[in-house]
Amino acid sequence: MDDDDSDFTFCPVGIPASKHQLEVLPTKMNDIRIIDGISDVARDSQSATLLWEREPFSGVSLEKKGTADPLPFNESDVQRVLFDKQETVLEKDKSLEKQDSVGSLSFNVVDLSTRKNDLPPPTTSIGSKDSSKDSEEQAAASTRKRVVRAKVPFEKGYSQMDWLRVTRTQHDLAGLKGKSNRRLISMDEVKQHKTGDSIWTVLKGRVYNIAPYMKFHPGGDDMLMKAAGKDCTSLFNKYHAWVNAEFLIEKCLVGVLDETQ
Ligand code: HEM
Repeated sequence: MDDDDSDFTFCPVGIPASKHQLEVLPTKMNDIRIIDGISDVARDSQSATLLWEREPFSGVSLEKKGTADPLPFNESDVQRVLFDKQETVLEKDKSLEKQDSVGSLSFNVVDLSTRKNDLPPPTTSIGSKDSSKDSEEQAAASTRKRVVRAKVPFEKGYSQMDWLRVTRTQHDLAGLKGKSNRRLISMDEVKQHKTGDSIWTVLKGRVYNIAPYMKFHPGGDDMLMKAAGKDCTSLFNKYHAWVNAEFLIEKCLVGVLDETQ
């Protein structure tokens, strides 16, 4: 059974572990950092999500699965692995990047050996000898359109911690005025609450008054206003399905959507 390669259940997985690799892995692990490939990661520290990093950077060793051949780049120069970043890596990066795949996982390996700064702003020199080419690239980088909208810097007093304090200290954020927050509410009624201190939205079958949360929303009040008087579940999931809204705005609960109407 162990020799049957066609049986995926018993396929060996993980890094091929030659003795040499096992010895170097702990030190090489210190030199890898992984960032997400969704936004303009290479240049935009605000929208970049650093998934994993170890300092200091000095090199990384990777081998292709199932072979003993190292990837075709200088081991000591590789500092960062970007997953699925083809469309957002800058031209400069592209000249430095190598692509490869391990099983179904494809990745780019970017040689950042000439850079001193991590996630530098677009104007930062990245060490090319050709300075005119550099400035062209910098101009291109500064006009590059952002793919994903970043979090809006919050005003003083409007962080998520401030919001949690508000939810603990202020009563009747939902504006219930004595009504139960378990009552059934029709979509027609939701549509009538779009302004002032009564802005209702439906999220996952529940009706919330999001007016008090407006200025605290990290995506901006303009984005949250798109939810006014509507079912915002799909918009919500589009931007941040991972956010625990049930917890964050539980004190804003007005009722339950009556889906029979
Ligand atoms: C209705 C309840 C909502 C709550 C409680 C909520 C909460 C949040 C939170 C906590 C973040 C920060 C996420 C993070 O740090 O990872 C965020 C960001 C954001 N939200 Fe919302 N949000 C809501 C609705 C919406 C809606 C309806 C939209 C779009 C129309 C939206 C668009 C965004 C955007 C664009 C960001 C910034 C990008 C990001 O962090 O991914 N949000 N929101």
